[in-house]
Amino acid sequence: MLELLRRYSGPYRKYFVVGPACKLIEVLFDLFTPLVIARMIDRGVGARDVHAVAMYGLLLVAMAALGILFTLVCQKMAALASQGMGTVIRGELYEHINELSYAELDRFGTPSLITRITNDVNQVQLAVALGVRQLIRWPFLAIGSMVAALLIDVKLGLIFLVSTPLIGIVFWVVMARCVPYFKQMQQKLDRIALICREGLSGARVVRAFVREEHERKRFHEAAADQTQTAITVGRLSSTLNPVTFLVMNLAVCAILWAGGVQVNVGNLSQGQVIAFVNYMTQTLLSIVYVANLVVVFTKASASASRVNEVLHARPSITDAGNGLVELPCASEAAGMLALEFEQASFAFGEGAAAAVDGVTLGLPIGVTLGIIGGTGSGKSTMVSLAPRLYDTTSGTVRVMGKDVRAWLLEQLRHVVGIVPQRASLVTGTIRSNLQWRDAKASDEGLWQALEVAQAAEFVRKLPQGLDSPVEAGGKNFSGGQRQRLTIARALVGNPLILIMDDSASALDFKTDAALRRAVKRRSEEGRASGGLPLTTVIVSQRVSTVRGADMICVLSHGAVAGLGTHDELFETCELYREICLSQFKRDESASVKGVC
Ligand SMILES: Nc1ncnc2c1ncn2[C@@H]1O[C@H](COP(=O)(O)OP(=O)(O)OP(=O)(O)O)[C@@H](O)[C@H]1O
Repeated sequence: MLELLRRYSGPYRKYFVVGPACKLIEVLFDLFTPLVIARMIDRGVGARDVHAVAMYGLLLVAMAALGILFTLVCQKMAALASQGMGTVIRGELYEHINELSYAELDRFGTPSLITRITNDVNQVQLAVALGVRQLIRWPFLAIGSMVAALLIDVKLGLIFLVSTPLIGIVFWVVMARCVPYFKQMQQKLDRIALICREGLSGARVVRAFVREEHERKRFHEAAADQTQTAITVGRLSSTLNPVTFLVMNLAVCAILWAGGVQVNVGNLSQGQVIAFVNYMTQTLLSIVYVANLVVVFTKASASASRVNEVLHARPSITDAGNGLVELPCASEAAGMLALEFEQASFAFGEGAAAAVDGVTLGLPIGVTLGIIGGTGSGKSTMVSLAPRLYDTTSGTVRVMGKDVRAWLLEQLRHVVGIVPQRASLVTGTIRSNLQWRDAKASDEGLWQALEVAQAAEFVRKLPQGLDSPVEAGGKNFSGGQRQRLTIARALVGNPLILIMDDSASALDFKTDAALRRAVKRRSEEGRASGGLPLTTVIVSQRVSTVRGADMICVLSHGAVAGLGTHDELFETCELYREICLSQFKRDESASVKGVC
């Protein structure tokens, strides 16, 4: 918490000074109030002096009015400081998360990041607001009331000296037991967020598989778990108020009894005893509020450490010290490799099995590579090494002959256009989604990309064309339309390598074939215009999608099980033949080789 304050309170320091200063003035009024009431009783009520009663009454009203005024100023300072700091922290967190590599994002998980950026920052905001408003008030009021009471009568003050530590001990015992639960509550909130996210984003699948009851049960279990922890904390902390008030009321009784004796012998006036009771109540109530502040700050501290954990995470993939890579011109391109894997391996975390295992292959510029393999064979992981979404754990990946670690990330990701397996669009328009890779792309460039991606026809039919709205996640488009828009997006800005990670799975065979033809045409046009031809990597589980590729890589458990053309692999690679036979009828299989 202190670290967040140190880093982000800079522009709001004046509010942290003016706010508590106003509160301090209000506390002074609170401290003088029992004294004024005592005077009113002794000099007004006791002496039957109506004028004195009215005077002291007016003084009390004036003090209350001024107190409210200073409180309002303090409230405003607290709101400005807490909202301002919260906004800055949220902005920093969001920016920082965007800089993190896939490895760190995997480690935290999206639901946890969302909870940290929303709920955890809210807890910090609340603590800042209460800090400005209350942090000075209650301790100052407690000590001030204690001093004022002791000034009235030291002997009665002994009651203070017994009751105050007693309340302190009760709080210490209860809080020590509550604190561990606060962290647990945040973690359980993360789990609820995860279930909500999965259940809501996959609502259609849940319904299609009639999994509503299962999802409901999962949610209720997680919610019940969180509720149980909240109830445990609630039960523990609910003992605080009754115990505190019991101690406080016993102390008041003791003061009234001992004070009554003192009044009878003429050592104290009635007004002084009333003032003493007021100070006693103020002190003990202040301790209750201080304890509540401790609860808020403990929660905020747990949240702040979760926020700091993200802010401290350093992206494992950086391009510090790298310069612009000079791209080859067309005359140098002959025989040059656009993409090269040399004994490239990658594992998700230490001790995990290799998702990519010693892959070695070279892809000349302008060539099309198909990657095929069973589910979980490492296809997506392998291609994500090219734009450096992950770094190899051993071995090297080169793009245009240069180790990907030596590229500027922006340039590398401009050269390598990747269409992820999951077609994801964001709220905006078709145009704003297509311009991700090149914010200045002209309409002509966008339409060209849409033509290649087989999306131009349906976009043209939309009344607003490129300006048609895209709803969250692109949910106003079909799966196939979304896929085609994401392919078009990857083509905008003219990448030299296009990677399509199973991104045509929702397309019918005819559109899929037309897409591959259009991509090939684009590559040839690139060559004909004197530039570099497009190099393409097509990841698919369908033989029909990859069989026309110049080279096919068959992956099994992250390793290359076969590399060659369709015909070569059909002859030599057992796994490839099995995949082919499983996708074509047995009597067709004889012709599979011929057809391709
Ligand atoms: N973020 C991740 N964290 C941990 N393990 C992962 C992660 N992503 C993938 N894996 C694991 O790595 C292996 C390869 O996964 P990958 O997604 O690359 O396979 P794939 O061949 O693309 O599968 P599919 O055809 O189903 O998309 C799998 O065993 C998978 O469980």
